[in-house]
Amino acid sequence: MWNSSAAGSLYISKEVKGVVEEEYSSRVIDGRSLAKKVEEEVKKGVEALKAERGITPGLATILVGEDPASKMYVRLKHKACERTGIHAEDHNLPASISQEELIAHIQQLNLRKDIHGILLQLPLPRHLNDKEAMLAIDPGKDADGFHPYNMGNLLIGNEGFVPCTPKGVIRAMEEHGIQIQGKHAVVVGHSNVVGKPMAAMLINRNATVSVCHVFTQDLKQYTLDADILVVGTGVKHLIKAEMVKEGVVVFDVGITEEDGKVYGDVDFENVIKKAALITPVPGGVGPMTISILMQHVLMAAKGTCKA
Ligand SMILES: Nc1nc(=O)c2c([nH]1)NC[C@@H]1CN(c3ccc(C(=O)N[C@@H](CCC(=O)O)C(=O)O)cc3)C=[N+]21
Repeated sequence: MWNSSAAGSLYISKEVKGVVEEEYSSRVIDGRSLAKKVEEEVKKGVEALKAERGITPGLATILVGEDPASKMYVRLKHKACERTGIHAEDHNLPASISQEELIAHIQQLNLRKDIHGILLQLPLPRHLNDKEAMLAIDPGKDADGFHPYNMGNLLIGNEGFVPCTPKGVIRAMEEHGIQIQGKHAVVVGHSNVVGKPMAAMLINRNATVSVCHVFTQDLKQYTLDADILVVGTGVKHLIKAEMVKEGVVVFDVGITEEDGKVYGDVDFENVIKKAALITPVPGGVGPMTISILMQHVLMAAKGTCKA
């Protein structure tokens, strides 16, 4: 069982570069292999559900418009469905669609018996109201966990359908035996999809939680004290080595695309020298997010997560 209080001793002096790099590699949380493990579990569950009850879990993704990044993310989700045996439908709606048409489309999917999960890819084109659209999704089919009903449940400690990214972070912590209770967890970013639900999940597990964001006066003051640091801001390399303490556990949720390369919110190469464990970008939290989504579609199909 790994425990962050003992982690300082893991620091290795920078004598022989090759050796150091090899030592550092054990600090990397491999999101791809964790995601594979989750997907294996889902695949087994899907097979059992098919065999025992004749139900094939179904996910409908709704993509409004043609944004290339959104298309890529939707494609990743469809590929994961293929790997796990989940039926996936791609509902690509024109960018010109009206709010009423979008809601009517969602309501059609709510009625379908063969569709258990509905995912409305964000962001939506500017003329559409995402909060109102999300409210139209049947909370029992809310694989993303963004519906206010599910968000409210999360806040009161009933974690059913919860946002996939922070859930993936929690799963990674569990897999690595990271103690949460009593630790100082610092969340940087207060978005509805990452920061706020992440903070709620950490509070539910009895961490002492600080939530920092763009208006925080002295970010470093908080990050330096973090035992667990979760960063989701979309600011490339916001977190530098001098902003963290020895033995910190770091989850980098940021994605910045620049010149065809993907960067996280953490200066990985330098922060790893002080971290006990750290997620890379890519290959960290991203794949975990998608595997949790698959888990949610299975839960929805089983009806184990009644909303
Ligand atoms: N309703 C909704 N639900 C979402 O879950 C949702 C969304 N909207 N809008 C956009 C964000 C973004 N997102 C990602 C998921 C996986 C990776 C992922 O697996 N990335 C790979 C690499 C991909 C690459 O190479 O760029 C990785 O990090 O290793 C990335 C991004 C889900 N999102």
